[in-house]
Amino acid sequence: MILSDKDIIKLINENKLVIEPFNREYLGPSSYDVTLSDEFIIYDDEIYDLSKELKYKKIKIKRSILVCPINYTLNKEKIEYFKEKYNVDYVVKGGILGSTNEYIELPKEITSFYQGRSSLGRVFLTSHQTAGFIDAGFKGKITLEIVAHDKPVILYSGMRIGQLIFFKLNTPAEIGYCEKKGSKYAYQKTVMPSLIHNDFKGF
Ligand SMILES: Nc1ccn([C@H]2C[C@H](O)[C@@H](COP(=O)(O)OP(=O)(O)OP(=O)(O)O)O2)c(=O)n1
Ligand SMILES: [Mg+2]
Repeated sequence: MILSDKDIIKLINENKLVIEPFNREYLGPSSYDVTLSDEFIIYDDEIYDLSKELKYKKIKIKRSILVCPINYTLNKEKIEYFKEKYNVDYVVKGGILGSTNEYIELPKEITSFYQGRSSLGRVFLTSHQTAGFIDAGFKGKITLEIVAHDKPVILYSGMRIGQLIFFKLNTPAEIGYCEKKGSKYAYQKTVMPSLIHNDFKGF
């Protein structure tokens, strides 16, 4: 069962569901819009060797970042040209990780799906790839997997980037995500890289 705006407000008022910061204007009929933070991760590796800890750099923007499609050739001149012409703090290409500003806490009877917004789909910008599902009992911010599929897109920190849809489980989970041993992203307070290498311990 998908939660309506009334259900979401009731759970928040009962301190069962946490969305911080919460802005009433971002509440839809059956969803809540979440905003883009100013921190991003760009991987430094040549390939993704999932059995090893991935190298990455974390960047923080003042206001905006230009995300170019994976097939763009970005050199120093092009980056300076884009920075100058579009007044952006940073220019990247390919996949980058971002985060919501919002910190959420789901009770064990609620799961959520993160979905991009239609207005961003219409400029071919995706903000999650395969991962949209938020486990019951998850507490933390949501890491986003951002790709521009057509033209470069300027993203602004603080903009509404996606939405959370909440579902009520038939029965509450026995063990919530943050209680489950080995949960990698419990209580994440910023953008987090893939920690899949932890799955390979003892492989
Ligand atoms: N775009 C997304 C999707 C999910 N999550 C968070 C909320 C989920 O409850 C948690 C775990 O998601 P998955 O179970 O899909 O990820 P893994 O299975 O890789 O991690 P784990 O081994 O911790 O379960 O990650 C996130 O930050 N950003
Ligand atoms: Mg998992």
